[in-house]
Amino acid sequence: MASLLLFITTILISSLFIIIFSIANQKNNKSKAHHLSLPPGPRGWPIIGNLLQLGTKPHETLHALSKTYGPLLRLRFGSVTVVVANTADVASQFLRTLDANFSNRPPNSIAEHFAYNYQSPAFVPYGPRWRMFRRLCTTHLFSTKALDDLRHVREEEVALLACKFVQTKDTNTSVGVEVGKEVDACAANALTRALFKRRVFEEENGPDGGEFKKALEEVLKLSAAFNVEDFIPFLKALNVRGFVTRLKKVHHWYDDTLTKIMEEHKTKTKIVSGGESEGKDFLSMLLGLKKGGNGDEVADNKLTDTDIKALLTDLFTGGTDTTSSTVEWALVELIRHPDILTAAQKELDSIVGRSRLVSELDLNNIPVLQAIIKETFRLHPPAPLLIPHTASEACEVAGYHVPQAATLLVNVWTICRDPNVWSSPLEFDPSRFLPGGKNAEVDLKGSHLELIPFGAGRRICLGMRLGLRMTTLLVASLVHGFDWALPDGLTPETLNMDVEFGLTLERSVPLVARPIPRLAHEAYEV
Ligand code: HEM
Repeated sequence: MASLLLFITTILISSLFIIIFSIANQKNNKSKAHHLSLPPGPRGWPIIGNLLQLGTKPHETLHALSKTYGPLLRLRFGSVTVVVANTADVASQFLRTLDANFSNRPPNSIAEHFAYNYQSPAFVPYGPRWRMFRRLCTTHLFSTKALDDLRHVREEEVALLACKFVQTKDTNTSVGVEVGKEVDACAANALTRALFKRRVFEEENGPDGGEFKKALEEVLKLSAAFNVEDFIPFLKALNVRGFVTRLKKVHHWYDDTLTKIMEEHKTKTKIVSGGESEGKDFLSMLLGLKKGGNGDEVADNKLTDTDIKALLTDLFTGGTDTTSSTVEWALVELIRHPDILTAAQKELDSIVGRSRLVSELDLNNIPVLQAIIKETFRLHPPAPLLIPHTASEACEVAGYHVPQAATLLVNVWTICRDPNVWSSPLEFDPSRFLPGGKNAEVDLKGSHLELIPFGAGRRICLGMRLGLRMTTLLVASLVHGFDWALPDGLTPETLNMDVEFGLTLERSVPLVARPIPRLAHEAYEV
């Protein structure tokens, strides 16, 4: 008994010491941080700060500034201090060492007027509701089992795409297909079938397709740059550009559409106790949870209709363009590097043969294709500055003071081009990731800060596992199923490589290419 008492007392006293020590340490860090200078950066204009200097391609402007100001750069957007992490080391301090302090998002109009006033997973404050969204998705949508259960959906959609490409061969020989647009519809249909069993891009001019596409394009346009209204409050109040009005309009469209889909689901799907339902899709599961009784202490009875719509909106906007733009860039790079395309085709032929399309089950042992995917994410990260984070408290990073409420941008674009990490950084060279290559150990999952297209730390992309599976399946299928020719007059050397900065980094000029089937005829039958 006496030894038990001694044991408990020792534990209590040591815990007390640890708490006192960590509070003292935090205070010490904070007061130390106040005596440090801010990171270096260019002078800004009164009121607007550096906003006008950003131009239409902020990632390139910041890349250029990183060469003058180094690994940690400071800017001012209106009244907001912005710090930019330009190396893997500095990114690691923000997203690993100080991850908890940077797990919130800064105030912004998209979150307020489009994402249900900060209620969607991408913008909800770090805390119990954020954790609830993450847990719901990681368990019911992105777990290995959930992903395996819906493998057939992704494969069917990719097969439909391949079949469509085979048919266009006869009708449009000299021009070709707009690859990104077609892949976007495919990714969106696979996703919305998993979410609520509907193909939203039914047909090009079908009832849903047109509207969904228009709404998505509007969201992408509105997220296209740093919006001055977010940094200069009186501009927001004046609504001069009509920006907030447009955001509200597209929000209402999504809200109405999702309300209709939910109402249809409520009547069509018989919800049975325990959150399981006859129509086994993600929305049915959420509606089941809303009724309670699933044993999930946070979600049961607390999941509102608004939560469900906010979640679906984020999954839809976050999960389509990111995938399609990566697939389009991969294909562009392969057209520009025919030897690498041939190596990937050879690898896939040896595993899949020529009488069927690729299946996700083939994708485990394909080092060349996996290296192509990594190299595409390195050179063309869809979110070159991630989604902005904010400092909950002032802190010290790399010897500089980062004030409370500073916005953090992680400059993935620059980190992925750092010559200290990557040899010939501007070259498309997947072999760096192959066994024996200089970066063979690097993966995409947030543990190697030099390659973080999905982010890292607590706010790492929620849909990463699906994004990786779908991107790999699509690139593998397009490479294995087709040879690719450019329209008359274009050569790989003259392909336009300009980018447009937006919610994702898109090609300024979409890739149009002619798919030439290379498998047995029956492989494309659906
Ligand atoms: C190629 C595919 C994808 C890429 C490159 C990508 C990239 C990213 C990035 C960079 C972030 C921000 C990380 C940060 O703030 O530090 C993010 C967040 C997020 N992504 Fe993705 N994403 C992809 C696919 C998807 C898919 C398929 C979904 C869902 C269907 C999705 C849903 C989300 C959500 C909900 C967040 C917010 C997470 C949070 O704030 O906690 N993404 N993604």
